[in-house]
Amino acid sequence: MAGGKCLALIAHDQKKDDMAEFARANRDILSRWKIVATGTTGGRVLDAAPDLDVTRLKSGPLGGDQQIGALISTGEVVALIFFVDPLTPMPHDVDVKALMRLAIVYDIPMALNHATAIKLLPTLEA
Ligand SMILES: O=C(CO)COP(=O)(O)O
Repeated sequence: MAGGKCLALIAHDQKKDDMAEFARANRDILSRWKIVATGTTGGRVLDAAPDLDVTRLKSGPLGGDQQIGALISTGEVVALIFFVDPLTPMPHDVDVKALMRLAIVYDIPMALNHATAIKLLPTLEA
């Protein structure tokens, strides 16, 4: 879908400002990567850092988490950076859980908050 090795970026609604700031602050490192993102997150990332190579998939509740899970299963995702909102119930909670499960099954690095993401990102080799 995205072709080649890529980084996956996702943020829940309450974390999208954090993700936009993360993308802006780390745009130099992120620019070395192909990025896949769920739909709304990808739009926010591109607004914050327009030069990044971002492929926008479906929005999370409409299947975007599952699309990223599929890319993990085919070996295309090097790492998952997913800013999760732990305080809001979501209709697609099962999709979120399934995505995290696949990241564990395929043993890819997975950062679920900003503090971990900023430590993980510089350690990845593009
Ligand atoms: O819901 C999401 C992840 O579970 C994210 O989807 P959006 O980026 O489209 O908001």
